[in-house]
Amino acid sequence: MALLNLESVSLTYPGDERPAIANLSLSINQGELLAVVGPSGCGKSSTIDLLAGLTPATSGLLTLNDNPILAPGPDRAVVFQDYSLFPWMTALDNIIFALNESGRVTGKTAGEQAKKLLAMVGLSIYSHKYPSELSGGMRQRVAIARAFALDAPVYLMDEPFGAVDAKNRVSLQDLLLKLWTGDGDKKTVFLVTHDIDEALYLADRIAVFTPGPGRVLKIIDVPFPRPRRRFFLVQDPRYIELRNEILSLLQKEILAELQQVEGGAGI
Ligand SMILES: Nc1ncnc2c1ncn2[C@@H]1O[C@H](COP(=O)(O)OP(=O)(O)OP(=O)(O)O)[C@@H](O)[C@H]1O
Repeated sequence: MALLNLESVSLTYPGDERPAIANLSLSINQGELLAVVGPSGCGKSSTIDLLAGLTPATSGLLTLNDNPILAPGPDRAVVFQDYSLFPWMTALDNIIFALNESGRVTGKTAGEQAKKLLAMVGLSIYSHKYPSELSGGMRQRVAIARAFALDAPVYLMDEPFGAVDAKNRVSLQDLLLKLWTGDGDKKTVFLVTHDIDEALYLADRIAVFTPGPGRVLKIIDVPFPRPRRRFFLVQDPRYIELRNEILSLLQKEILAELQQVEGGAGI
């Protein structure tokens, strides 16, 4: 069942002639992990802002559970690339703060749950450290633990692992899968990424966006059963085929865009 829905959504920023997003239609099912890939500037982050209710659409309709999205709400948690932790709070206090914000737990229980979440992300012994005393990968772990402390039904993630190195990225991807599945109902995740392998490893479906103005060029069903094993996945002929398909879609679109903008010069 579609939980999030975008229907013919367009967005033109004030003062711009060209829309950032034009006629974007897309549905995201309850419990689905949908990845979005597309050329730089195609409107992926803008789509997150729209879904988060941070930016109003110029036209079209966005709904969550059939209710129009008009403002931010506790039913949607947003995770950005740049950690967004409170620098004046320790790792543990950042998570306790989120738990208190969620209104689900307070006091001693919040402290215990925060410790559990920090343990889940492998940072128990760093609980007393401030963000500036943690590595980039660690900060992003805390940011993800904090986001999942909110226990929102929907997670909007904008390049959440973009700023971490390859090794940390791999373990953060597995962490995301663990938190996504959770104990009860699966979360619904809208994940923007530049990394095709990340999309193929994590997603149920991949939406490939056109260059700006953004809209869906193609939706790709990712057929691999879970749990997925990277080692075997990358050797699967279907994986190689899908990877090539996405790459060639992106390349074709970027070349077409360049030809339009540059009049084809140099291509
Ligand atoms: N706050 C803003 N005000 C005005 N224009 C904006 C704003 N945010 C984005 N844009 C414009 O909207 C278009 C889409 O930008 P957006 O950041 O959504 O793309 P993106 O696909 O996320 O790019 P990237 O992959 O490089 O992060 C760009 O032309 C950008 O200049």
